[in-house]
Amino acid sequence: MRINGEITPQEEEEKGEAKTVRLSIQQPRKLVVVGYALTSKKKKSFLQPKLEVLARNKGILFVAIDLNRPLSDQGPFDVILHKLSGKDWCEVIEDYQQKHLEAIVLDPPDAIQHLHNRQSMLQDVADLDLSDCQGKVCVPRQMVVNKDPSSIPREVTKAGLKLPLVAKPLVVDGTAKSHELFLAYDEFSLSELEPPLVLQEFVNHGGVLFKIYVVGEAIKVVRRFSLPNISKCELAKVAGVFRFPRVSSAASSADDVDLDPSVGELPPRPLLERLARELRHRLGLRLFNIDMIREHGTQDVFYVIDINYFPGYGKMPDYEHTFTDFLLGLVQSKYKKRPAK
Ligand SMILES: Nc1ncnc2c1ncn2[C@@H]1O[C@H](COP(=O)(O)OP(=O)(O)OP(=O)(O)O)[C@@H](O)[C@H]1O
Ligand SMILES: O=P(O)(O)O[C@H]1[C@H](OP(=O)(O)O)[C@@H](OP(=O)(O)O)[C@@H](O)[C@@H](O)[C@@H]1OP(=O)(O)O
Ligand SMILES: [Mg+2]
Ligand SMILES: [Mg+2]
Repeated sequence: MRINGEITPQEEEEKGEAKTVRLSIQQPRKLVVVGYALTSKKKKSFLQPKLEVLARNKGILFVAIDLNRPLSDQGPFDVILHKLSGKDWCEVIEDYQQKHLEAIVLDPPDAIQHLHNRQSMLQDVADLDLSDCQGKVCVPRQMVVNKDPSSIPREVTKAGLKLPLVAKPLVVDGTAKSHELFLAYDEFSLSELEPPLVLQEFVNHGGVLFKIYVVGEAIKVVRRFSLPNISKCELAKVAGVFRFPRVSSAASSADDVDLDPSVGELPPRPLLERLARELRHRLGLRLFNIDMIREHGTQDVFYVIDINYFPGYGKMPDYEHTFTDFLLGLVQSKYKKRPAK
């Protein structure tokens, strides 16, 4: 049987052309409409042409949500992707979800909120027991300082925290200030800093960090350079608090570098799978990344030091395929769950 537009090999030869034109007959597909509400920075890094083109070919359409118009007047959306903060926005999203039960909101604002605080973000990791997964996952010991910086030296001693410490703003709200971190070599200098803060024990890890990107059930790991080890000798000689820049940004990729295997070897896959699965369920989130380091001198003791909602996926290898497959999978599983009429 000849399908419209198909050319037989014989005809092709006759025409002297090597190109084959095949038009397959496809069922008309329903478009998956994904509404997005992202900052312009995020839109630029995430919604790259390679993602939009592949998505369009797979029947996914990204539509910008107009924040100046009621959300219910827009759409309908199959999926809503968002990374905007503020109480008003949370209410808009929650209200939309209540009125459109069929829409998939990535992710629920109250679950995202959990990652906006550096203490609550690590709580679920601390509760995990992954001892049967070829490794151990811990969180560094830390304490919160809410006010009165003058009490810090006493509180640090009381809590038994070991120096050096990393001082991080307690709240992560997407501002540059919430990523301003300090390394403290002595507890007295910490009084110079502005609470609310988290003081976290620094863990030597050989200067390499693993960034684990989670997109639903998919996981991708990349290596980034990080802070070098701090020796006891250095600690004894140095005093003060020092601000350090964003050491493990995308520009610090360590993926194509010859690393000492004891430092650069990726964490075991079963451990990552379990960690990601547990956190997906416990956090109630599908889009996040985990910053993990290996304690220096060990093979299988890992620390989670940070979890970020909707991170820079544009830097994840092959993200356009992973993300479009994820979106299609979400919509398909929603239809599967629906009772047949
Ligand atoms: N406890 C720790 N021990 C050793 N190094 C640490 C520790 N905490 C942070 N770091 C280093 O500092 C960097 C920044 O810390 P962290 O990831 O917590 O900050 P952030 O501002 O949330 O970063 P991100 O840009 O990933 O959101 C880490 O990537 C790592 O290199
Ligand atoms: O700016 P990038 O693309 O690098 O993405 C970063 C992202 O910024 P963006 O959401 O404004 O894009 C950050 O979010 P906020 O905490 O500041 O909200 C945080 O998630 C970082 O961890 C991401 O870097 P990554 O961990 O992926 O390297
Ligand atoms: Mg981080
Ligand atoms: Mg972070």
